[in-house]
Amino acid sequence: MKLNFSKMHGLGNDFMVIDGVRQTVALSHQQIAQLGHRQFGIGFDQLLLVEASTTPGIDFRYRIFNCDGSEVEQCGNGSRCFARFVVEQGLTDKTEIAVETAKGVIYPRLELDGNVTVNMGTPRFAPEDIPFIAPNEAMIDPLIVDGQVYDISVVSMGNPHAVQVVESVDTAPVALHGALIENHPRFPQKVNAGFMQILSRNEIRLRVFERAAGETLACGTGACAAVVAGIRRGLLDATVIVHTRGGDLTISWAGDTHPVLMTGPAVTVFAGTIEV
Ligand SMILES: N[C@H](CCC[C@H](N)C(=O)O)C(=O)O
Repeated sequence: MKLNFSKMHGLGNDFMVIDGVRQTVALSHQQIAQLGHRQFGIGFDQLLLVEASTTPGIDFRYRIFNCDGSEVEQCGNGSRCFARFVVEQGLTDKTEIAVETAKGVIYPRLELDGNVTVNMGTPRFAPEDIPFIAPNEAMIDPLIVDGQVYDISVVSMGNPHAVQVVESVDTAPVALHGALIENHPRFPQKVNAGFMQILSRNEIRLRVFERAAGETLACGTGACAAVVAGIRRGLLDATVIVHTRGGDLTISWAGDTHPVLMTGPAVTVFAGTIEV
């Protein structure tokens, strides 16, 4: 099967983006993992598959696969690249689109300054929505990791996140504890582990050890989850600049059932064709 694709990134979180509207795409999880391999394949954090939607009022379907081949519910940096891709490829002439994902509809909008703003939907906190094994919903939950107790906040942006506040993201044990949190038995479907350093009520630094992908240079849903967790803890105001290792995102949330808004870049690195 010959596949045309684009290699893209959102702040260094990189993707293989495939048009599944004008191409017939049938990839096994194993084939996706092979494509995702940094040496033996194309190499990416996630593969994004663009599909047509038959749902009235919805423009596209958005399927997301981690580099190990596992399919997941949401990808924030990927949603910005998705929007740029469908416009660049001539799949739509709209600049604001409705995209259905495994967990709800998101609304990316291409801005005149080249950035992309995405309505990422409403965050969820109930243990069953994460999923997280806990007696009840709590803003902060003590998670025992490597014999230490970490105060985490669990947030679903469609995909699961466990966020903690650290003194410094430079010295936080992201690799070691990120992997232990990702695979902690209280997260039946594993989890993305966020390490947030508060600089002010409107500015944080963030590193995320992503489920299945390890630490990435940026994580869009992780940035959303971190800001939501910080606002709920009374540490952040409604609009926050999130400094990731790959660059900056602007995240806004008015609380309660309001959606989380994320603004940032989306870059096409190259287009290619591959025989799978
Ligand atoms: N690793 C994540 C999916 C990608 C999320 C991230 N790349 C983003 O920008 O939100 C998960 O397994 O839930």
